[in-house]
Amino acid sequence: MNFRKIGLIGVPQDVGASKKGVDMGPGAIRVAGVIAKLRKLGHEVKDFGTVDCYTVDQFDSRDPNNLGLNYLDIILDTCSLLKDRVELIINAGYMPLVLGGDHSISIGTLAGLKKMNQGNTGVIWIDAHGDFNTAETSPTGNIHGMPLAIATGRGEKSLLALGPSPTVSEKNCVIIAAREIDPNEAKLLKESNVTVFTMMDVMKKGIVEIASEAIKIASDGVDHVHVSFDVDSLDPKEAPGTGTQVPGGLHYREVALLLESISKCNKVSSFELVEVNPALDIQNQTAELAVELLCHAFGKEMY
Ligand SMILES: NC(=[NH2+])NCCC[C@H](N)C(=O)O
Ligand SMILES: [Mn+2]
Ligand SMILES: [Mn+2]
Repeated sequence: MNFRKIGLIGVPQDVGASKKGVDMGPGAIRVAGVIAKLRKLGHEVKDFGTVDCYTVDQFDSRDPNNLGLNYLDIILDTCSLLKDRVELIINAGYMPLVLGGDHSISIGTLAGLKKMNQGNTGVIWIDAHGDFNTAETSPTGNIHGMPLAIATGRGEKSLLALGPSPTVSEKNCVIIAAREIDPNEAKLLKESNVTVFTMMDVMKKGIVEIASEAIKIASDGVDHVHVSFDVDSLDPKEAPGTGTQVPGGLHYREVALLLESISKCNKVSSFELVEVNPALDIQNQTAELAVELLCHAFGKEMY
């Protein structure tokens, strides 16, 4: 991989998950040495700081005007700040590396990319979940279960308006490692042009084949590919520090291979790492693993 100018930004948002702890994610990832390790690989890394966020116990989640969309107003605020910061990072000539925080921050990241990429963007979404809910289909009302739906132009109008919408090219969206999709979310996904590779697909085809198909789908006919890596895609035995664990996930070596393959795709021009929750972790093991995997995404090889 070519050496990159990486613009790092922390987004300690927890309201999208309606659960405290994930706000400490960016700190834990920094403690795990993300900047030093990426620099050691030869990249220039500039720290663009931290986006101001509110936290769950400052507010009541249930706004009677916005049922089914917990903490909507707060998420709109933060995502709008993040969008501006992502634009600034790109304008300064850096590749955005966004550290969450819960996955709702992706709404802001993708809105920030849209201005530069004109929606000419494919997405590789590595996640146990589809994150394709709307207020109508979500069983929880938690907005971290909705960002990919928003990116493709589905759901709450005010979130779509951060865009403009859609922020990505739907047929270039691929989910990898899915294994817990809500019933009505599944209907929406099946009607869409998004490709879903479940854990069953990973077992049947193997990760080498999945990686190559996913990269082909995400990059075909677009100029940019965004990678959104939710650590709950990993098996909870290896990555216990996350709020919505689902058994039967990816192993370290599978994600390392996947991200190494992705690192060779020169259309990849933004990256997001989300849902590390240090309050649920064991001695920062999930953040450490996430940073190790991030290094594979940025050119680290095993030999
Ligand atoms: N980014 C995440 N961890 N999302 C989990 C979503 C869980 C569930 N599908 C929901 O919508 O509430
Ligand atoms: Mn997610
Ligand atoms: Mn998830």
